Amino acid sequence: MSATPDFRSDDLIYDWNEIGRKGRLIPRDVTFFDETLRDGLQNPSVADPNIEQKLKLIHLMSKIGIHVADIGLPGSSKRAFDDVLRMCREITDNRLPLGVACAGRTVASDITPMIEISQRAGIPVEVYCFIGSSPIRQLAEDWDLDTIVKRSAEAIDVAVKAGLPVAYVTEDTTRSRPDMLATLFKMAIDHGASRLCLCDTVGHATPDGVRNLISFTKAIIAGHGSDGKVRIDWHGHNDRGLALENALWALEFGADRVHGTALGIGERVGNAAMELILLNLKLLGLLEHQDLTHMLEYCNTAAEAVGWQIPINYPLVGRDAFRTATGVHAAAIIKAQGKGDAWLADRIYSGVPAGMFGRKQEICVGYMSGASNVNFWLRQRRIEPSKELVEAILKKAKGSSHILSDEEILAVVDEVNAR
Ligand SMILES: CC(=O)SCCNC(=O)CCNC(=O)[C@H](O)C(C)(C)COP(=O)(O)OP(=O)(O)OC[C@H]1O[C@@H](n2cnc3c(N)ncnc32)[C@H](O)[C@@H]1OP(=O)(O)O
Repeated sequence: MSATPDFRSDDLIYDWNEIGRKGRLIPRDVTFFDETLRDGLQNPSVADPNIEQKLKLIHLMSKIGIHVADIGLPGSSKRAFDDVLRMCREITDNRLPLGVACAGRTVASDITPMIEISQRAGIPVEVYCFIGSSPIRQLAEDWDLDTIVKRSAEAIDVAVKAGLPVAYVTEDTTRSRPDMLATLFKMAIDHGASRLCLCDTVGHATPDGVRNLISFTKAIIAGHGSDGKVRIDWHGHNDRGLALENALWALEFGADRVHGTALGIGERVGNAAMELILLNLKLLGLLEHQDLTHMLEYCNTAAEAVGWQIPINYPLVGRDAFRTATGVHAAAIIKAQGKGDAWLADRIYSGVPAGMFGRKQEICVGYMSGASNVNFWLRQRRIEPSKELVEAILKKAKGSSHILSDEEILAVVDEVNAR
């Protein structure tokens, strides 16, 4: 028998991720902004959730420690108005630790409903007022810069006069010209916006683009004497498959608030997935106050609310995120569990420890399995793993083209017992 190597716990996982990392630049007061109930619902394949489902999501967001939820465009319809008002009341009635934001065009008719809701529910709704800022949007809409500036300034004034915090949202920021953005940002700051929301509306940005845009915006804010007073939001889309990466880099590069949605649902192919933003920050040791054991329920609730299935191979919340049938993997996990070392068992074949997120490692039996899987499966059900039984189940598994169901294994157990 060989001796067990004497590893200190620090030596067990050598972390190449930390070498040359830019540093822990993410500020402590970063906030997470949940767009599930606004941008998430703009996806054409989602069913509009009923109000009970929306309320459940609101509660889950606050349990997780998400800071603010964008809960819709109350100016877009009576139903939208009623739902937003109901959600705001839920938050105030239950004193949920969740801020509220709403989106609207830079027109008074989109902003006054937010003011009314804010007054009726007794909650300061953050006004996210948006306008297309890129040349391509200007061309489509026949808007010149003066028009955009005038509309934006008037809209910000309406919200600021009502005492509401304003985030000025330059749609399509990542394809907008710097001279134009500089004019718009300065105007927004002058009119009292407390946030500039940088939008990768069409999923155009790469991490380099994120860095360039954020450093440009920070310079404008500082040059305008508003350092520390005006904050930066990052809102990204996943058209290039980079939404998650861009969101994480946005935080490293100095965004104060990052937007995401449950399962990344949203316009077209969606937004950055909130659960994956939080998962990654947690694993980088950068989250202190969020409780990610609610993530599975949050994602399941969102999926059910919009009528989607979570892909089985989805990180963290997919059915197979912590499930293996593979003999070599299962044997190692089982050995670690046999040593009574839950920490080890949860990391030996998982880059994401299941226990940290309220999940468990699962071992099943299939054509890629070995005796370890079968032994484990039987012991878990307090069935004596005799040599004959293990061999019979393994034979069945090897001849099968799928993972054996509990019923199939139990049928073999009955058959062997009857011999
Ligand atoms: C940031 C984003 O994701 S943008 C997407 C926002 N979400 C949504 O659009 C979903 C909800 N939207 C709706 O219910 C409807 O589009 C409404 C109620 C907002 C508007 O409906 P309608 O008045 O029928 O306009 P429609 O949807 O056809 O077109 C949008 C109009 O908004 C205008 N618009 C867009 N942004 C702005 C702006 N910032 N300021 C002024 N007008 C704007 C467009 O120019 C267009 O005007 P037009 O009809 O005069 O050409």
